[in-house]
Order: sequence, then structure tokens, then C-alpha cells
Amino acid sequence: MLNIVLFGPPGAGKGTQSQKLIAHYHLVHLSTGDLLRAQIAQGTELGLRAKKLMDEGLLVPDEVVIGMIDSALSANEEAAGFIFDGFPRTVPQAESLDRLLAQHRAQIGCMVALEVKEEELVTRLLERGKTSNRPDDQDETKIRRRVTVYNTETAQVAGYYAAQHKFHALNGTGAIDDIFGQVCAVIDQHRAALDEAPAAATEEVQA
Ligand SMILES: Nc1ncnc2c1ncn2[C@@H]1O[C@H](COP(=O)(O)OP(=O)(O)O)[C@@H](O)[C@H]1O
Repeated sequence: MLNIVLFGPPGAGKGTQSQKLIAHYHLVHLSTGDLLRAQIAQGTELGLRAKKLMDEGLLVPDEVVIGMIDSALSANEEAAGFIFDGFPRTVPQAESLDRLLAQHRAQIGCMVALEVKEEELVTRLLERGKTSNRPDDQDETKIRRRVTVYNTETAQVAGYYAAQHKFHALNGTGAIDDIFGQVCAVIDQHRAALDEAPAAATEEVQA
């Protein structure tokens, strides 16, 4: 199994790169933002509660997104692997993901972070807001709050994967295809390392 975490602030290009990666590696795309928006569209109670927080640019509780990921993993037992987009966003989410994957005898191959400066993020998200229908993309104050939440609550997840030697940061500014090439190079390098020592790598996760 090839499991990748695509990381970076809102507007960094995770969704765009995810679409290219699922086609290239035949992976299942798991975006907690998309899963939450599906709950909102269905008008579920979970969706109603999440919407209030999402519209303000705040995180929804860990147990909500962990539960959604747990269900999605079980619903895709035959998958060749997953791209996690927008998850994990906190250290407890990262710890839960390792536990859940271990239950499926799998692990994270690597985390690839797309780095983009705040002013560029704000420009991109306001542009996306013109067509995306996402309330959190239409208001600069909310966009900046999401970037702040990323810097204060989410950025430390990078350290969690760095400690496992799985973290790689790339410049997320430039041509989409150039960035895609760099993301693939990182993934292929990690995949080769995992193929060489799968047993040792699995023990590390279970320890
Ligand atoms: N893993 C998560 N943990 C907590 N909240 C989440 C998570 N994923 C998504 N959300 C909620 O959904 C919103 C939108 O997320 P997402 O679609 O990933 O967009 P973006 O990365 O552009 O902010 C977030 O601001 C947050 O409220």
C-alpha cells in the first residue's frame, strides 16, 4: 500500500496535486474537507455542527474527522493506497491515523508539504471564492484565520512526521506540472525505501 499525506496551508494546491496523484498512482483521495462538505450537503447533524466551525475558519473536533477517516478506510479495503488531503491537521489526528493504518497492516509512506507565502494563499483563495461557493473562501478575515490556525495548530504535524523521517517540504509556487514532478520524485524515493525494508518499517509504526 502507498499512503501519502499531502500537507500545507489552505490554498497551497493540495486538491490540485491530489487529482494528478490519484490518476498517476491509482490511489483513493481522502479529503476531510470534501467529506465534511458532503455531510453539509446531505444536511446531517454532523454536517450542521461542522458547518458553523468551517464557516469561521476553525477546525472541527478531532473525533469527528478521525471517525470519518476510520469509516473511509474500512469502506476501501481493496485500495492500492490513499492520499490524505487536509488530514491529519493536529498531532492527535496523526497519532490516530498511524493506529488506524496499523489495524489495516499499513502505514504512511511520506508527508509532502507544499509551502506558499501567506499573501499568495490569500490571493489564490479569494480567486477560488469567486466560483467555489465556499463561504470560507469569500472573506479575507476568514481566510487569514485559516492560515493562522494552520500556523498555530497544524504546522506542528510536520514535526510528527519529521521524527519518523517521512517529512519533505517543497515550494508550492510555480507551474503545476513542475510541482507535480517534484512531488512524484519524493514519493518514489520513499516508496523505494519502503520496498527495500517493509518489515522494519512496519515494526517501527507498531512499536
Ligand atoms: N482534519 C481536519 N480537522 C479539523 N477540521 C478540518 C479537517 N479537515 C477539514 N476541516 C474543516 O474543513 C475546513 C475546510 O478544509 P479544506 O477543505 O481542507 O480546505 P482548506 O485546506 O482550503 O482550508 C477547515 O477550515 C476545517 O474547518
